[in-house]
Amino acid sequence: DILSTLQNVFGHSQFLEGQETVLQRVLAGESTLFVSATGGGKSLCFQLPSCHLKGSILVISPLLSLIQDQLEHMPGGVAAATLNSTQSYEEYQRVVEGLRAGKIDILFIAPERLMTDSFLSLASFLPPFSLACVDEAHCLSEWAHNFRPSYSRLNMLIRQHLKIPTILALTATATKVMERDIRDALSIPEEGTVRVGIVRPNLFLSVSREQSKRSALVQLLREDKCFSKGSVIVYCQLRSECEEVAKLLSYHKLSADFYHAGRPHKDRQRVQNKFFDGKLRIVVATVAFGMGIDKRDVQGVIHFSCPDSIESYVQEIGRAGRDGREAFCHLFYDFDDFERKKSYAYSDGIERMNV
Ligand SMILES: Nc1ncnc2c1ncn2[C@@H]1O[C@H](COP(=O)(O)OP(=O)(O)OP(=O)(O)O)[C@@H](O)[C@H]1O
Repeated sequence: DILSTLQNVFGHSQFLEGQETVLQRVLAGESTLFVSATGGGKSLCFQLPSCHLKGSILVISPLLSLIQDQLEHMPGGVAAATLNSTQSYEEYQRVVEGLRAGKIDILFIAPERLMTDSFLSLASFLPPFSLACVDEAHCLSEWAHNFRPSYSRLNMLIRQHLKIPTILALTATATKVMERDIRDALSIPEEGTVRVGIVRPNLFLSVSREQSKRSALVQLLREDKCFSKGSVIVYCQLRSECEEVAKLLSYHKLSADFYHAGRPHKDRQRVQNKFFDGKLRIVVATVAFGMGIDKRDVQGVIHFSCPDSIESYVQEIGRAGRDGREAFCHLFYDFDDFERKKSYAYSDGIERMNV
């Protein structure tokens, strides 16, 4: 049964909230949406079925870095692989052979790759997949109409072309509207949603309204007992703001650097590595620093600017306290910033920022 698989293969004594319900549904062939906090143990919900289902599991994941992270953290006993455009021909062939021989339990793939003719024709020569899992499923709702239209075809391809009967969608971030979008996009029935607390109980949240956010931030990072030690991410809206704030913090002798998508890759990598190794205490970043970054001992997340939406806020504070220890999240409330975001939110008809 699944409890003994959990204990013997994965080495955990009991299920985390929601996992057992999700697993029972998935193993019974019922499509499911699982909404749970970052670090809530969602990956287990596609890993464990690989020990019970006949046929490989297909996991669709939006970022190569996330896929890499998943592969690195795969428990022993579960054979996982990926197909992507950076692979050598030999590597690709090895994975294809593994799939043909039924030796790969989980195949990770980016949605764009799944939609290529080459993958779809390859799939018709492979043994059938038993389950499709759409990881970070909020992207379906957020990106479907923007720059990744490929998401809207996913359902049809999974069900009709690949003939996979069961879909598991995973996300840490979903409002009711987003939940419905995801369910509609993947034909998951309403009763197929399993939702557990999306903000982990070890996170302590605070908000303040300041005369000067800059000096308040410096003070928080230098003197406050929650933020003056340990790794901290400071989220800013603009790239220029990240640079300016990092400079300010360095001026005040704080160990800080900035990260945003406009910085050269090697500099971003350097900042990320130093932060991971504990050689850099504070990263001042745009939301580009987030998905796929799994540093377990981040002790604080500070929103210097207003997040884009409630979902983004929940996602971003989820970077803190992944090791289960107490962690702190502070938001600097700025009336104008909030009003602006609110008007965007309502103008595109999406349920956001009800503040
Ligand atoms: N039943 C369990 N008991 C104890 N630990 C567990 C259990 N299930 C999963 N974990 C652990 O919890 C940690 C977080 O799990 P996981 O990475 O799957 O979270 P997640 O929900 O996928 O997070 P994210 O939203 O960031 O992708 C991992 O170290 C995993 O080994």
